[in-house]
Amino acid sequence: MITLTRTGASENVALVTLNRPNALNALCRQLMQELSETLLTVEKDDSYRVIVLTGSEKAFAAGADIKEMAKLEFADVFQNDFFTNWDTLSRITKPVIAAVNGFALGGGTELALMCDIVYAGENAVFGQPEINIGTIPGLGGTQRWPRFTSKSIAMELCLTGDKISAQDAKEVGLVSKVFPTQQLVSEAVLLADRIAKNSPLIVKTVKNSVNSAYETSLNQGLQIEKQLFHSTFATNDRREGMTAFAEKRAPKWTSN
Ligand SMILES: C/C=C/C(=O)SCCNC(=O)CCNC(=O)[C@H](O)C(C)(C)COP(=O)(O)OP(=O)(O)OC[C@H]1O[C@@H](n2cnc3c(N)ncnc32)[C@H](O)[C@@H]1OP(=O)(O)O
Repeated sequence: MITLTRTGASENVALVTLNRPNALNALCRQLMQELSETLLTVEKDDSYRVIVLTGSEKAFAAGADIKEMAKLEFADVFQNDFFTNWDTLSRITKPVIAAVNGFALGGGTELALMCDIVYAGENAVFGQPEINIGTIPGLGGTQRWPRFTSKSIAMELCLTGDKISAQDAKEVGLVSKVFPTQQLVSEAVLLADRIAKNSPLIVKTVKNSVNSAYETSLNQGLQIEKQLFHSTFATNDRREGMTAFAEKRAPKWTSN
């Protein structure tokens, strides 16, 4: 249900594709287990620098598998901590770009919210329709929407289940760029290539620092940023980057 393809100009981009076409990539337990394992494989493999997560042109993911969930009782989901490991994506330290075409509903939108950068195809549709089936978002929708956009947007989406277009998602700040559907994945890989050219060590530090903005007060976040900035001065890559600039040559990163 998941395919992993090595791609990019330097073959260091992991293209991870959700591939369950008969159910519009609905997130069943097996798919999420495979996704988690694939992401952890890529995370551990230094030959991959950046991850692009995508689905099909029709669906990024139509949400958690409703037919699978329909049979469950409170005791099943509570005692087995349903959704354990479904948020592996949010713990990956390499940059993750979501390339979203088609339906990204419920858990599909929530997967996109866990990514670092979201690119969307013109046909993308986002939303949190859980309320229509008598439940609420459970993979971060009620928490990440207000942090990444606003309370009003979060409330409106989660209370109505309304769907929004790629362009609307860009206007509210979920999506950074919108592309024609068929160009989307190649544009996401081009972006991944640009990120992959930088020092992996410093890329990881940037991701760490930006993410701390969502976990801390402004003053704590500024303190973390300053400490991380100082820490780059303990790296060869910082020395190499500044030396290469002064010597008018391209830097050679060693990631130490
Ligand atoms: C914590 C997270 C919670 C959640 O994520 S809850 C789930 C939130 N998601 C939703 O509520 C969306 C459910 N799906 C839909 O509303 C519709 O689908 C769409 C609007 C996305 C697409 O409609 P159309 O183009 O008419 O396709 P189709 O015939 O409905 O779907 C094709 C096959 O895919 C299955 N499917 C779609 N979404 C799900 C899903 N979320 N869980 C399980 N199956 C799904 C259908 O049932 C059907 O299958 P078959 O051909 O066997 O009838």
